[in-house]
Amino acid sequence: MSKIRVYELAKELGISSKELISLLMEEFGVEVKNHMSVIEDEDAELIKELLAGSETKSEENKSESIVDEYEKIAEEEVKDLSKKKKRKKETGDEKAQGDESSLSDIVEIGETISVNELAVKLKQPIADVIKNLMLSGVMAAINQEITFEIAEKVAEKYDILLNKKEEETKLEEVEEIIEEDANLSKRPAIITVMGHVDHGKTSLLDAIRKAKVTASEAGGITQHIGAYTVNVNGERLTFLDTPGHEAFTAMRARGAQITDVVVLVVAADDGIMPQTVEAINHCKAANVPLVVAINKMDRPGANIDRVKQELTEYGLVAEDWGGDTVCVPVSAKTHEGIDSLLEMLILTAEMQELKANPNRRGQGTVVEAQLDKGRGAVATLLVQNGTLNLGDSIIVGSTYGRIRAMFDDSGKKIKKAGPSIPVEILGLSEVPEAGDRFNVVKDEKTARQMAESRKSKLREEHLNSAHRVSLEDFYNQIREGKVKELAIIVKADVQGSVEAIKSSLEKLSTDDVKVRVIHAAVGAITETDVTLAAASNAVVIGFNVRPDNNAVSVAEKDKVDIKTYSIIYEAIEDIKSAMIGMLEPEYKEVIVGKAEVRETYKISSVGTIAGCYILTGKINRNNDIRLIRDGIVILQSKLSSLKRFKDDAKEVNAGYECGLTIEKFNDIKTGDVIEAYTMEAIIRKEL
Ligand SMILES: Nc1nc2c(ncn2[C@@H]2O[C@H](COP(=O)(O)OP(=O)(O)OP(=O)(O)O)[C@@H](O)[C@H]2O)c(=O)[nH]1
Repeated sequence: MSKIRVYELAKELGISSKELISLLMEEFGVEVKNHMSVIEDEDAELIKELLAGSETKSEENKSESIVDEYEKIAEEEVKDLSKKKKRKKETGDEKAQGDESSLSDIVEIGETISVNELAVKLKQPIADVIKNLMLSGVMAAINQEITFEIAEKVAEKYDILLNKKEEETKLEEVEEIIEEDANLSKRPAIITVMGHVDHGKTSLLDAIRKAKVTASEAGGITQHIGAYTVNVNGERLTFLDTPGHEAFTAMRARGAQITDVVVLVVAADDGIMPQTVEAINHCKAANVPLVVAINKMDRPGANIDRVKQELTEYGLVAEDWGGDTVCVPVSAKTHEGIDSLLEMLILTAEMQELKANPNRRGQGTVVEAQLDKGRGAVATLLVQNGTLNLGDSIIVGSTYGRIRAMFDDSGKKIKKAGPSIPVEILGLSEVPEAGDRFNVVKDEKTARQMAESRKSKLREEHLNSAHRVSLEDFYNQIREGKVKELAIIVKADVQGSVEAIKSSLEKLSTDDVKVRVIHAAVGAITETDVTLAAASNAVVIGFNVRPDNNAVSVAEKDKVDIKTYSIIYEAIEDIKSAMIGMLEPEYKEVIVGKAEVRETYKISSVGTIAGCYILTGKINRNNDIRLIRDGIVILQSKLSSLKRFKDDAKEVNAGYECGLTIEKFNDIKTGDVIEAYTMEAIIRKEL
């Protein structure tokens, strides 16, 4: 998990480090000592959301419309001009006075400064500074932080030179990291069981539970939740009860990687089968270590060596054959080898030094959730960090609630749960989705506000759709430094083609870009392939095979690029072209929104500002636009600014007012329609 320092985040948010520290401590119970303390990315994201949420709220409450705002600027400007004229008359030569002071005035500030502080430092009236900011296109409130570069421009107007102060020393960093470690303590490993159908995943999970849980629990397990914890010689292991790599990868595609170790079940009498290979590749793509359980050892046809031999074909060499893959022969039926398997899992987990901080507010992931007639939304949560307490207010994905009741894996009521412990909770307002993250926050009100703002963000994101890698834009992504590797999933009609395509594609790797086939198999392109592609940012290539219906709909939803070919050469050529940026995409135009110009304002330093109302869809600051007057396209261009009230907006939705200006164009008239559009690449190759 990546980290950020308090002062860095504070700067990003435009608040002081002190304010941020109190927010962190009060809202999230995150212990931070000073501005140099490091915080987890996830906490940073939550704080950002919290602040964004309150901003949206306050924006909604503002009564002044965008038009009022622009009117004010225009008025100010007129006043300013007449004042200047008056002053000029009075002083005769203003300019000379300015020159006198210019050389002596050098002021030192940091990377950012609030408008208020800047005014003090520049010894200028605050209103004047704000006005100057506005005239240079920056709408900032008194307490808002502005960057050094913006401050520099304003200072120039007063003939004052700004100097950037050096940032804090680095000495404290090392100490802080050691401090952080002190808060961490060992946590149980979280384990997922995978394997081919009928190789015994469910039986193995049952055998482990019976061997280790039932003994201590009178009456056995009454309550079944999506995960359970077992005790092995004083150490604990948590098993996720949804076997199979599909669920594992579906969670990963949603950004939730909760598994520390995978148990790969292979039936000793059947060997490696297609889904075993899928499971191996899904583990590799997720970079999770695996332990092989060679199951059904009680069966007459059991053959350990054959399984080990077959594993080597997938880069897994058993320890006793000189490799580092742990293989344990077991029988879920007779319980033979179950103890050794658990010991091996403990050892594998130890190698990873899994740690968490139990003394902070709980956070983790939803394992499963459903609506229960009598009890409402019921969710199985896996605590990954901190401690979850009865009565805690939590935000879960875009839903929220207060924990009314909490149960452990055997259905017993509990009051708290620490890291790696699965619990079932009641009290959520809606049913969350498996893979959703949860976080404990200060109170229910905060949780509700955050959930609301997440919901509207989700809606927006859904419209925008996350951008995944596609062959068409792969070259751009390489150029922008976003990717260094092209991950590919290959599906073909016969094994010969699978091998041929895989090796030809991998040979295309260069020093700059690696082509990596993360999964290759015979058969149609399935939903599982698409989910793996989504989770691993890969493209899917089909040769003489097609995606099934589920795969098509999931690919559309998750924006996964599927290409199908009937000539191997064409597939290779396409990838080659993608790598050197030669693949010309075919585009289609998509209208994203329409706005009507209701008022226009001319401001000499800005140009014509159009006060608009969004009729349909939405308008994004970066969209291409065209101006339509009486049904005739007058102009194709881009926006040079888009504002909601006084703030720059990235996007404005239907039903809202906005102010905008068009690049190098001022002849905007009331009644004009502005149409925003994007060019979307369309799937280029079909069979
Ligand atoms: N003899 C023997 N049979 C086993 C063993 N483990 C599982 N089986 C049997 O194998 C069959 C499949 O076992 P499951 O546990 O349902 O397999 P699974 O991998 O969970 O199957 P799916 O959930 O359908 O993917 C069942 O009939 C089990 O009784 C074992 O160790 N020995």
